[in-house]
Amino acid sequence: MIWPERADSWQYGAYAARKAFLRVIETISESESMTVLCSEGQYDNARAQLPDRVRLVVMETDDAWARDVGPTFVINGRGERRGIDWGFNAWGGDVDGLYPSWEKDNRVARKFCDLLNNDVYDKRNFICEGGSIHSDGEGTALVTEACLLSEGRNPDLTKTQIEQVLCDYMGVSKVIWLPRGIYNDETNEHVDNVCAFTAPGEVVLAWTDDETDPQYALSKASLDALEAATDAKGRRIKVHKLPLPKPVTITAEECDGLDLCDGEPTRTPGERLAASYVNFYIANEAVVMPAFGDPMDEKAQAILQELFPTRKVVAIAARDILIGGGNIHCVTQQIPKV
Ligand SMILES: NCCCCCC(N)=O
Repeated sequence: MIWPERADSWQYGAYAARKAFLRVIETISESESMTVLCSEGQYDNARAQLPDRVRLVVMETDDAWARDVGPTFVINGRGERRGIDWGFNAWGGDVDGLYPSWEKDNRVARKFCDLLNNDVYDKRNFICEGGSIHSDGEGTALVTEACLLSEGRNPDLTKTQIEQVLCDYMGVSKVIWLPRGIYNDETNEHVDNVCAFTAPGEVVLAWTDDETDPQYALSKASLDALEAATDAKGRRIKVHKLPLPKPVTITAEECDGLDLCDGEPTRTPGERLAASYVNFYIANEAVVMPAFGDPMDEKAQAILQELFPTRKVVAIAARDILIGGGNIHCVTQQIPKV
């Protein structure tokens, strides 16, 4: 994970965000070894707050989205771990990117692989974030058209060519394309916020029964795509609906705590944030899910606990991560053990 610091992502000096990050780190590091990256200026502060069991390394980044700027780890045919070093352009670059410069972020994957003494698969000529791809570990990838076909990613490639890159680098033979993600998700609707594998052939899909909610049409389109799909093993996809919280909107006070980005406010009061329980991290002995102080929190946790019977599902108050524009899956990155 990456220690949050960016003043136009994390309100009021990132203090509340750090508390949420710390709860995520404490939970995950109970069953996994963890590395946290931070700036030189935050080293003493982060070291003092992090559990001793967590490794802390100074590495300059533009923000704290380890899922998107870190390497996507794969195990190749020889059982060797490799990190895919995708191109990163702040979720859309000069078309609709979310910050004006991303050079530090674009070096994180390679630098982190150096730290692990891991070779990389260099694919920096293809823009892709880890939050925009999911894999079932058995040859099937899951993505959204809204993100991977967006103008700011790889406009010179066709859908077929994009799919081929995913097959070549992720080692998959089937890509399931969902049309859309979560309403107003500023990443161009990353798949990790709307749908995730809970097992090969099974997914959770963010869902609302409220047909007046703009999310309904988006989730229904993805449900239809999933019900028409088969995975790499020829299985039909079992879909578990994971209810969404009531719409989460940012307050004027929270907006006041954010710096401008390139002279512009990053949030406006009343803006709907892309809250979803699907944005969870699967650890060795836990599933770490976001909670929003919503009556639906408990039902979502119960659904995930039933789907992950061998892990403890831990809900962590995540509004302060959501204000940054993502959630727990977005700020984590698994490193398979070899
Ligand atoms: N403000 C930047 C938001 C980035 C969210 C990242 C993600 N994987 O959802």
